[in-house]
Amino acid sequence: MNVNGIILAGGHSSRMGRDKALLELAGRPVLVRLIERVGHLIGNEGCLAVACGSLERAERYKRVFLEVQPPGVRSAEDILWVPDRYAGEGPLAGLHAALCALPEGYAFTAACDMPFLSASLYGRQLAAAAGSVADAVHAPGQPLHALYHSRVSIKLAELLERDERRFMAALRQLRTEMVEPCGEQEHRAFMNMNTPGDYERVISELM
Ligand SMILES: Nc1nc2c(ncn2[C@@H]2O[C@H](COP(=O)(O)OP(=O)(O)OP(=O)(O)O)[C@@H](O)[C@H]2O)c(=O)[nH]1
Repeated sequence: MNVNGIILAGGHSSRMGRDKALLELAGRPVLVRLIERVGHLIGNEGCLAVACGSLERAERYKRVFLEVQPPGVRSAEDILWVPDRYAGEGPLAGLHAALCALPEGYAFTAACDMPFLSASLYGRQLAAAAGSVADAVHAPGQPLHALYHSRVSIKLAELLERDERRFMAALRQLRTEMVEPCGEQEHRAFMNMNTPGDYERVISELM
């Protein structure tokens, strides 16, 4: 099955106090690391979108990516740097914008503040999506590191029009398949960085 990729990166990072997408992990901005990893999971057939929030941010992130341009990773021109259509409305608006920009089908959706992806969990999520009619495949209580079908964009627009911004509330309105993470490595995929303390913890995980 052909799968596209989304990285949500348009947040305010107010709890962190600086842009989470540009935090350095192992010498590289976390956004670049995720572009590489999501790109690797979805393979060359999949399209990759970075939901940047605004056009200004889209240009900044593209510049950062061009400065690093890791070898063996798709080029900046092959990535969709997408601004939100519902500006300032949170991650659901980022998902909406990216799903509207990508070709039809499932999109694996990651966040720039969740640096540890799990290939095994992704593989099981993909298996659950194959041949199913699910709009979304996710872990219990976890809306990200999940698959969303492009048809969801219509429902998301309706919700955003009604000022519903809560990810879990949106999931309750969709047909979903649940995949339980198993083992330490799969659970680690949900470790996220909201505060400077979280960032320190992620760095120590990498050592
Ligand atoms: N495209 C887009 N992404 C967003 C938006 N808000 C949050 N995100 C992304 O969604 C993920 C989760 O974000 P949160 O931690 O809920 O919010 P945040 O704004 O990044 O951080 P805080 O300001 O501390 O709440 C991160 O990857 C954010 O970059 C938005 O309005 N648009």
